Amino acid sequence: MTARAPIALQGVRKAFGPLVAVDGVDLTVPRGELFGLIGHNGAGKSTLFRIMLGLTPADAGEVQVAGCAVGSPAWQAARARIGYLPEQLALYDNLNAVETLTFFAQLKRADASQIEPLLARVGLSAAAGRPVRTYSKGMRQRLGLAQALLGTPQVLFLDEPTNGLDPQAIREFYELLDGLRRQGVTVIITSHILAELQQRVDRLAILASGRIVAQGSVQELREALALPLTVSLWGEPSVLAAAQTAVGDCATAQQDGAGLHLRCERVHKMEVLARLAPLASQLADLQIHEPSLEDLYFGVAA
Ligand SMILES: Nc1ncnc2c1ncn2[C@@H]1O[C@H](COP(=O)(O)OP(=O)(O)OP(=O)(O)O)[C@@H](O)[C@H]1O
Repeated sequence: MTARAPIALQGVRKAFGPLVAVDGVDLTVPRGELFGLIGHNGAGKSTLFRIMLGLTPADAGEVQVAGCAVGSPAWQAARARIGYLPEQLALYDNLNAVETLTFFAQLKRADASQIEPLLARVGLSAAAGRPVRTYSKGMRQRLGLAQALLGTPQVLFLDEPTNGLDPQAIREFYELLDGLRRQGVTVIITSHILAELQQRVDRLAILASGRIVAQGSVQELREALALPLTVSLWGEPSVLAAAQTAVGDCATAQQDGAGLHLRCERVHKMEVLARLAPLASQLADLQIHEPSLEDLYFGVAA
């Protein structure tokens, strides 16, 4: 276990009666990483979050967050270095953004002078005086993020933070996270929107029935799981026929109205491309479809 990593878990277990919700989890997340945690409903994600936040005690294992063992005498002070955006943050509709953050700053014993810069950072300065009930879903989430950033945390836990946000708001949300990562903040995020995480996380873990069944970058998981990929070609029927003959038994071919789709094992990828190379100038287009995070997820967690 890397003692200095902002998040370091070893052998973490939690049962509720006969149900083992978290079953021997080892996890290390280095400083400045955006780490995704995905898994089916009931996989244990929220329980693991609650354990890392010190809200639910683990039955066994070691849990270190922000340089401190969770639940140790120093833990209370370490909590100030941690930010948390729960899936459903309760906001008081009649308070405006400044009043909301003032309230949370008091709870967190954070400096109130942070409030205005934080509102500017999440793009809410202009709306800061309006009651929260007039806010859109995206504005509420940005206020939630500002709340999580009070106290300048080193580690940020975000539980489905982009749920219900439109594409523009999602993009802005991740731009904000990028800025935080560049400052060394470690972010751990859960989401059921796998396409969104695929493009953004540095690494991720797939949790199934309380166990981590795969862990790494999307590319590492692709290589480890060795799922087939697809090379799609478009061109004249005679050229597509020649392509199918050229790849031979390196790939299985499927033709639709628009093109030819060659499914091949990862180890055959370069061989397939080499065999297609002589036809390159005659093809209208070629695309390589790597397994998506969703494919990887179903490859290990289904
Ligand atoms: N306080 C509790 N008492 C009893 N069982 C619980 C408790 N909290 C969680 N569980 C059970 O532990 C398992 C893991 O739940 P958890 O909420 O951690 O899953 P999750 O991955 O966050 O699911 P979701 O994606 O639906 O939010 C589930 O079977 C759940 O019913």
